[in-house]
Amino acid sequence: MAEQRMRVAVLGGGSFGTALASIAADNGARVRQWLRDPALVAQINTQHCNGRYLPDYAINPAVVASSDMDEVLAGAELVLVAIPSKAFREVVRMARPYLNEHQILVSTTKGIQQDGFKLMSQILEEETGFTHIGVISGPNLATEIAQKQLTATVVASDDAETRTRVQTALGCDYFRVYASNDRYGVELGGALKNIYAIAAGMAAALGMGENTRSMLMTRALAEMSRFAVDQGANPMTFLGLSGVGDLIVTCSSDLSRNYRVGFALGQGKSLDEAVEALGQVAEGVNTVRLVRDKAREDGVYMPLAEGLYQVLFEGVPAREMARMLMLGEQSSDVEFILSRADVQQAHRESEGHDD
Ligand SMILES: NC(=O)c1ccc[n+]([C@@H]2O[C@H](COP(=O)([O-])OP(=O)(O)OC[C@H]3O[C@@H](n4cnc5c(N)ncnc54)[C@H](O)[C@@H]3O)[C@@H](O)[C@H]2O)c1
Ligand SMILES: O=P(O)(O)OC[C@H](O)CO
Repeated sequence: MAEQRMRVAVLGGGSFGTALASIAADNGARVRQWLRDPALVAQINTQHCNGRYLPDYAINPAVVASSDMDEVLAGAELVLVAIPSKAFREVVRMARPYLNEHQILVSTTKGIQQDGFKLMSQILEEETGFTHIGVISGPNLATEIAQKQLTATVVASDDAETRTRVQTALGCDYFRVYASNDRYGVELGGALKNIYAIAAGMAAALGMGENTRSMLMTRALAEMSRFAVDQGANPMTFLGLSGVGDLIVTCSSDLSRNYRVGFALGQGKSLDEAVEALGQVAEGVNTVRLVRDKAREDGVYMPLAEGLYQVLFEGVPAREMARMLMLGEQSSDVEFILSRADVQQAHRESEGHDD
């Protein structure tokens, strides 16, 4: 008997939703993609192209787009939600009447909801109460996936069926899917790295070099890990694709929207101008605000997030902020080996001896 094709629904008509829909179709799945814009629906169905978000990409012709949520979700076994964080809950609520508990729901969105500091898979859980919930996250620039550049991602869920089904649906010769059971850590890494990508873009525009980028990325990882520990997550997850992997790509490539926003800011554009020129979502702008507030609330030391916040929202010049960060407290390299507190204590003692 012929193997049954997996039925996949993708919610979202942006670059990542479009790339994922096409991967699943390349893999032989029956794919339906939901998006709001009827003109884009028609373009995907007739020209197999998403001219607004991925103009040079030939979408697998088996992908069928629609603005009818019922039609898209009917019979779907796997639902991938690729909607920016600001609209994520609203779209999940629209979808809710057409969802059932047997379906696997996966967030692909790297952002945080302001209200309650919720990650997107927590919203999926809250809105549905289902058990097959997961996330995918990793170094996944949609434009490179569209070029079929060899790429890897992570599916994270504490539900083995969710992990296995996503690996089967999306794993192919140009897209490799690794599994994790640390859903929170994987999702947190994807959201946090956007902050540092903005800083990296800004540093590049200011003419800072590779030493600077390397310092920024490594200290970003230290800061992300500190925050993860505070949130009760496992910092070891950040050693994987969804942590250090995504940090590397997003801090190094001008295909990253967050990096591009930072670059535009470094060139002297205002935040509004930079975001408007981008015309797509750069989740880091919102995330830096939320993470900085949360870090202050919880007393977590996050000088890079704090510094970027002040540059973005309080008008502190980026060069001045870089100087202040360089002259900040003497600290430890790997805090899991030598703690910050120990370094500070040693400085206090040394100052005491000098008296
Ligand atoms: N693009 C990438 O390279 C990439 C890679 C990995 C993860 N992601 C994540 O995927 C998420 C989605 O990003 P994207 O790149 O596809 O975004 P995008 O900016 O390319 O497109 C966003 C899509 O969401 C739709 N949308 C926005 N508000 C909506 C609403 N209220 N109702 C319905 N649709 C709405 C837009 O119309 C558009 O189709 C982001 O959070 C991003 O972090 C993106
Ligand atoms: O374009 P960005 O900055 O949203 O980054 C896209 C992906 O998250 C890279 O993994």
